[in-house]
Amino acid sequence: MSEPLSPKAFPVSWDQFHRDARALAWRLSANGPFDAMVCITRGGLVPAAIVSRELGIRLIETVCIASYHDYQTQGGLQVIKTIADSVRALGDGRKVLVVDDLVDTGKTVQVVRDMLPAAHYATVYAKPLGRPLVDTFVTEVSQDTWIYFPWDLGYSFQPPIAKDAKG
Ligand SMILES: O=P(O)(O)OC[C@H]1O[C@H](OP(=O)(O)OP(=O)(O)O)[C@H](O)[C@@H]1O
Ligand SMILES: Nc1nc2[nH]cnc2c(=O)[nH]1
Ligand SMILES: [Mg+2]
Repeated sequence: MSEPLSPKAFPVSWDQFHRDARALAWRLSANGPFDAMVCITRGGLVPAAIVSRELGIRLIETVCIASYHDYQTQGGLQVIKTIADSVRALGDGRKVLVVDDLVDTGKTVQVVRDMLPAAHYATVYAKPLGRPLVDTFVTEVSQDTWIYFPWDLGYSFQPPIAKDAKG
């Protein structure tokens, strides 16, 4: 792994992620009901499970997009799988909820918005550049922060904050 490009780290535990995703569901409960959910994989899979359980959404579709190929570096955005016609046929997306873990530059959400312009877009976390592209989110972090999700983390030794202290 190369050196982090974002100076600030925002690590998220499973417990915190569950609470934040549930808070997202509470906010979304005022915007529904939704006929279907579209989950932006892979990061959107975990909040999609939590939000769909809370809101009783059973029709769940994926749109598979990869854009961060190297650690913290956005490359060419690849749409690996688009949205099924059966979900597109639900109209222009007015009663469709699109979920992702976070919005950073907004490029990923913009690609999905071009497919379903009238859907409701929700992420758990948002950075300032991408924030205008989502309708609902829970927590904003600064643009120079990297969010570490629980599925990317493991337990490891933490050196003490003071340089001359021994752990
Ligand atoms: O707003 P943007 O700058 O476009 O970045 C946000 C996207 O980046 C991450 O996905 P990533 O491409 O890393 O793929 P993954 O979900 O499979 O981890 C994250 O899950 C969002 O989908
Ligand atoms: N895990 C993670 N993926 C991202 N993709 C774009 N921004 C981020 C971020 O802050 N954290
Ligand atoms: Mg993603």
